[in-house]
Amino acid sequence: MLQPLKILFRTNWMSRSYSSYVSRMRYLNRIKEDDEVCQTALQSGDIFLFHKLAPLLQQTGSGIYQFPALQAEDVKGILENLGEDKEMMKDSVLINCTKQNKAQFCLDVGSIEQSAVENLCGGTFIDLRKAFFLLREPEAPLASRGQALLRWHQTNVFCSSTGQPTHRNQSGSQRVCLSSGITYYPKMSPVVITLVSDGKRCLLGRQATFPQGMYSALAGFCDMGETMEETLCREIAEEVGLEVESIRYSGSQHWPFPQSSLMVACHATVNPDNTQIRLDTMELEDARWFSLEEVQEALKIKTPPRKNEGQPTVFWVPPNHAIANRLIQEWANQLQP
Ligand SMILES: NC(=O)c1ccc[n+]([C@@H]2O[C@H](COP(=O)([O-])OP(=O)(O)OC[C@H]3O[C@@H](n4cnc5c(N)ncnc54)[C@H](O)[C@@H]3O)[C@@H](O)[C@H]2O)c1
Ligand SMILES: [Mg+2]
Repeated sequence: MLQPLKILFRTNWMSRSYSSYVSRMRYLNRIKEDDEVCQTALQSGDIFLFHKLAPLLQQTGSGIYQFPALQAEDVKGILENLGEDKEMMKDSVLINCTKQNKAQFCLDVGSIEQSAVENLCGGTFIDLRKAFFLLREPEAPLASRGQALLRWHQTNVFCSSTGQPTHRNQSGSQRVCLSSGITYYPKMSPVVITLVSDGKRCLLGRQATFPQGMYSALAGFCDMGETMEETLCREIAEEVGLEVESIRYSGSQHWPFPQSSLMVACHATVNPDNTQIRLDTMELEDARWFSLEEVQEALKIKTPPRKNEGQPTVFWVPPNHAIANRLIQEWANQLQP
């Protein structure tokens, strides 16, 4: 009797008149939590391929890079064609669900010869640090989320308490250690990124590792037990020796580099009578106040400027894929007359 009830439950909640977004989120959650629902969804899902964490990209005739969704049947065909076990499909990890309620999975085929897969798929596996900036929304964040989940599974194979192997559920939304009973969930590290303004200028900094001439909003990881506000105030005090007076939330972003961070972006102001930067040279190579005009010029630069010998270094800001660019753009927009 249990089975019909379970089937009734599944079809019943999907047929109720929820908004399409609500029904999609509820379906996605069912796939995440119910191995059988996930296995069924995997049969007809979209599969995004990776090779050792590099996403497969295809280039259109006009040179546009795409992150192709392959059909599960086609991926099974590719595996068979290459003499691989179709069971590898079960290593797929759930990423999301399309507006048409189609489940989306990522699968790392790193154990197979890369060029053999590329030839069959008509694409190229490209390191995410490059692929992220070749793709457009919503493919770039989808590729980031896929890579972050695959990386998490590859780096959480053993229980940190017992050293025993952990076991994943079908969707890959968790791993569990059967001897300690600990359940592990994919994690992002919270980071606060802040655009500081004194009302007329904005403060940007650069680390030695940044590309030449690039300045960005100040960022810092949350320490254990801190609120976002405490992290923001601490990081600004640490990095440039200033005290924040007001904070305004702007938005957030998953940032896959170097590990998965959740970027929480805020605007902050400091007292215009106390804007003397006292740089922490351990953290930053430089930090400066920039005028609206300088920022407007920098926002026009869409690709990293070439360094010409004898020419002054050109000031530029992160590309619009990075939430730092959004903060800088918001500041400039609110200031321009
Ligand atoms: N998307 C964007 O627009 C954007 C812009 C700037 C920085 N970022 C990202 O923000 C992150 C933080 O920037 P930052 O380097 O200035 O941080 P930060 O100012 O906190 O300094 C880095 C230090 O934080 C510590 N740390 C490293 N990883 C940590 C973790 N997971 N949890 C806690 N502490 C950790 C280390 O001691 C490291 O030296 C970086 O990953 C950077 O890539 C993103
Ligand atoms: Mg920092």
